[in-house]
Amino acid sequence: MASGGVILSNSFSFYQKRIVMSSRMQEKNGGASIPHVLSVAGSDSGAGAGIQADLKACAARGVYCSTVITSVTAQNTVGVQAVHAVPEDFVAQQLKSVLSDMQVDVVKTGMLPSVGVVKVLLQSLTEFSVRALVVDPVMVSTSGDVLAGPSILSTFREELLPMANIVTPNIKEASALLGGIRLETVADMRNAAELLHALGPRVVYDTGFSLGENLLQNGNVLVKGGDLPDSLDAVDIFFNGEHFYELRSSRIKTRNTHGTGCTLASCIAAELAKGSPMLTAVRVAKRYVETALEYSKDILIGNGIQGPFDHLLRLKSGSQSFHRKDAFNPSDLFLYAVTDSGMNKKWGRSMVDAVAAAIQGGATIVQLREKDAETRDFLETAKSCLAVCRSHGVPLLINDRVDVALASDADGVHVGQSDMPASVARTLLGPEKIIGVSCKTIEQAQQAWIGGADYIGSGGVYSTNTKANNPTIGLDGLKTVCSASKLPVVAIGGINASNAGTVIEMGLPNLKGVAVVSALFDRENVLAETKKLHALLMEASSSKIQ
Ligand SMILES: Nc1ncnc2c1ncn2[C@@H]1O[C@H](COP(=O)(O)OP(=O)(O)O)[C@@H](O)[C@H]1O
Ligand SMILES: Cc1ncc(COP(=O)(O)O)c(N)n1
Ligand SMILES: [Mg+2]
Repeated sequence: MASGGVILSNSFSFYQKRIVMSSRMQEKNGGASIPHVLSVAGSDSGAGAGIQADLKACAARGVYCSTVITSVTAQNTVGVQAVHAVPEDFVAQQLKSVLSDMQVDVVKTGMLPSVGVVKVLLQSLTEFSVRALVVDPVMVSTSGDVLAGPSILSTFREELLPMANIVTPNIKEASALLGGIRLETVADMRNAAELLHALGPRVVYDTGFSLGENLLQNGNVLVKGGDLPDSLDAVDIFFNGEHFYELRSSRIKTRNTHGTGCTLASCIAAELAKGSPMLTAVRVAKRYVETALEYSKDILIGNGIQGPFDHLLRLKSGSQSFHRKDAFNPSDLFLYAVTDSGMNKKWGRSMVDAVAAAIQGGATIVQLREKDAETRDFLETAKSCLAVCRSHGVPLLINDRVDVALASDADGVHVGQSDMPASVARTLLGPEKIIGVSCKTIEQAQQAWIGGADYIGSGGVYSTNTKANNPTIGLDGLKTVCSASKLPVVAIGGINASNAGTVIEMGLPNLKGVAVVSALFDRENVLAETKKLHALLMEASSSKIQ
C-alpha cells in the first residue's frame, strides 16, 4: 500500500502513524493483508437485507466482512414486525473492538437508527483511519416500514454525507434527503444526483492514495432506480461531480428484490477494498446484483410480497447439492466405466445409450472421456449422461475438463498428471465434488492426497491401445502405489474379463475396483459385457487374498 493513504477531508483526522504501525504488524505476523469491509448496519432476521446481506455479498465477492450491529429487526418477507435499537454506547464498543484490532479498508453503512449512532460512528472514524466510506442512507424498507425516522435527515445531510466517498440513496431516500422533491423520471434522478453532490459527499484523497489517482475526488453519488415507476430497465444514475453515467441493466421480473440496495452498497465497498476505482466498483456491483437476481428469480422463500435472493448463486433447486445423496463413497470405484466416443460410434450407439447400458449392467461410477469433442458437444453429452446417471444414483465424472464439469454440474473430474493439479481443481470445484488423479508413483499418490483428491487411478496395469505412449506399471507397480496411498485406488489399463479377477484377488490394500474402457465399450453388447464383468468382480472379491 502506498505509504499514507492520507485523506484531506473537512473534519476527518487520520492517523498516518497507525497505518504504518498496522502494516508493520502485518509484516511481523507474515500474513498478507486481506481486503476488509466493515458493515455498520441493522440485522434482518429474514436475512435478505441488512447485515446478513452485507456478509453474503462480501463473501460472494471474496472480501472479509466484519460487522457492527446498530439495530436488531424482527423482519421477514411480509415486512418489519419490530425494531430493537442497540444502545449507542454498545455500538461504540463494537466499533472500537473491530477498528482497534483489524485493518479495515472500507466502512459501509446501512441502517443507522438514531442521530446518536451516526455521531458515534463519525467519532470512531476520526480515531481510526479507513480508506473509504460508503453510505447507503437506509430510511424506509421496501415494505414501507420506517428504519430511520425524519429526525435523522439533517444529521445525514450535514454530518454523514460530507464524509462519504459515495452515497447510494434509492428514489425515496434521495427525495427525503432533498426535502421531499418529486422523483419520477431519469431526468429527475440526474437532478437529484447533482443536488445531493452539492450537499457532499466531498472527501478528497491525495494522489498517492492506493485506490488510484484522482479516482475518488469530490465524492460520488449513485441514485438507484430500482423503484422507478414504469421503467423497463433498472436505471441508476452515477454522478462524480463532473460527469453523469446512466447505468442500465435489464429489469429482472422477480419478487426477490429484498436487500438489493444493501447488497449493491456492500459490493461497491468490497470492490473498493480490493482496490478498484469508484466507477468500476459501481459497475461491477450493479452487474453482480443483476446476475444474482436473474439466478434467483424463481426461488421461493417466505410467503410475503418481497423475497430474498441468493447471493452465492447456489440455492436453485436442481443444483447438485440438492440431489447428490451423500459424499464420495470409495465403494463406487468397484466397476468404473470410462467412455470412449470412437468405440461407441463404431458400434453405432450414442454415448447416452452406452452409459445407460453400462449402468444397467452394474457400473458403479462413470467417467466421460472425450479427447476430441468440441466443447459445446462435450457439454451437451455431459448433461444428457448426467440425467441418466442421476436417475440411477451413479456419480458421473468428467475427464480432464474442469470447465465442463462445472458447467454441467457433473459430480467431479478425473485429471491426469499433465492436467490441472488436484489442488487447483478442488479450489474451482469446491468441497463436494469428486476429484480423481492418475498416479503411477508413490510421490504422485502423495501429491494427489495433499492436493485434496478423493481417489487415485493407478496404471496402466496392462498394456492398452486406448492410451498412446503410456508405460505400464504392471501388478507390481500397482501394488507399490496401493500400499503407499492414503486414498482409495482404482486399477486401470488393459483390464478386462480375462484379467480383472487376478487384479482383485491380489487383495491389495486400498484397491477398491477396476476401471475399464474397451472391455465394456469396444463390444457389441455393453449391457451383457458389463453384467459379465460385474459378476466376475463379485466372485473375485469374495475370494481375494485377505
Ligand atoms: N428487478 C430488478 N432487476 C434488476 N436490477 C434491479 C431490480 N430491482 C433493483 N435493481 C437494482 O438493484 C440496485 C438496488 O436498487 P433499489 O432497489 O432501487 O435500492 P433499495 O433496495 O435501496 O431500495 C440498483 O442497482 C437497481 O438498479
Ligand atoms: C436491517 C435492514 N436494513 C436495511 C433494509 C433495507 O432493505 P430493503 O430496502 O431491501 O427493504 C432492511 N429492510 N432491513
Ligand atoms: Mg430495493
